[in-house]
Amino acid sequence: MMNYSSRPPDEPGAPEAPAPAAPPPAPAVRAEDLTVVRGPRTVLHALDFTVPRGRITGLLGPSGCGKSTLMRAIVGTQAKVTGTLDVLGRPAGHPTLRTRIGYVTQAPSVFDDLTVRQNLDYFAAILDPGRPAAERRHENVTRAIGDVDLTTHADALAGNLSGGQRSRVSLAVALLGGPELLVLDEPTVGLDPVLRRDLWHLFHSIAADRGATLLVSSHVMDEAERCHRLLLMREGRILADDTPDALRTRTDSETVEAAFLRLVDEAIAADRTKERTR
Ligand SMILES: Nc1ncnc2c1ncn2[C@@H]1O[C@H](COP(=O)(O)OP(=O)(O)OP(=O)(O)O)[C@@H](O)[C@H]1O
Repeated sequence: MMNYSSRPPDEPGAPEAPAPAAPPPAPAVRAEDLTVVRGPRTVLHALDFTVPRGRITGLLGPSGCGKSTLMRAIVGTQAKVTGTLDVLGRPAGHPTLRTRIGYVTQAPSVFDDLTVRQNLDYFAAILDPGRPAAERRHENVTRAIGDVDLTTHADALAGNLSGGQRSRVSLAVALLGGPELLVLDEPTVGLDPVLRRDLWHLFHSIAADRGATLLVSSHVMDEAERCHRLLLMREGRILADDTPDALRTRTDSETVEAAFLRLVDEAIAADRTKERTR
């Protein structure tokens, strides 16, 4: 037997050496020096961060800070991206990632003249085409409709649904292929508090039951408390990358909102000092 260790072989009866710890799983998203230019402006400035697998990471920050741009870069639909951006172990935009990522944009992408089920049937046929897959498609569609709690509306025309119900149809479409990474751009915007709470329960069960990773953007700070981790953004930069608890403790704040405001004040003060010393 080959012995690759520089240690002498274990004596018979010697206590067993502990098994080497398994390496931590690679993050779902890893960005280094990630920069995005849109038109004449740099909208993301040399970002470094990771998104852990199997957790819900909230991407929070004021309107226009670059949340949607960052999400588009991660799902591979954003032009002029430089630096490193690996998603599920591949460079962002790699063709094999298409079926592994579910992406819901701010504008629900549903056909108003089709029913909920017909909308899902349509997208399921693109994802998993062919007659032999018909039964599997039917099961996946029924499950996705149930996941977003629209079973009783399965035969309603999408055009006759409320805004919140339409966003849930989009979410069901994103869930169809059982994605490893779900990227949801402001999924709760405009929803009433009960629906928002129900959706967050759904996000948690998707992460817990399927081990999926969720990246969820919001500009509503109270939603931050529902995330395992947070990326707080301001003006195209990451202000903080931490758990809600650690953020509150570190900034001696009662809420994530107060922590965010404190970090913004610190960033503004640091910018002023930099300008003065130039
Ligand atoms: N097509 C474009 N050309 C040039 N600049 C753009 C373009 N689209 C967006 N921007 C700019 O990029 C910046 C980031 O926009 P982005 O939509 O990513 O922000 P956001 O945080 O998602 O905002 P919101 O919460 O309002 O959706 C903004 O300052 C915006 O003005």
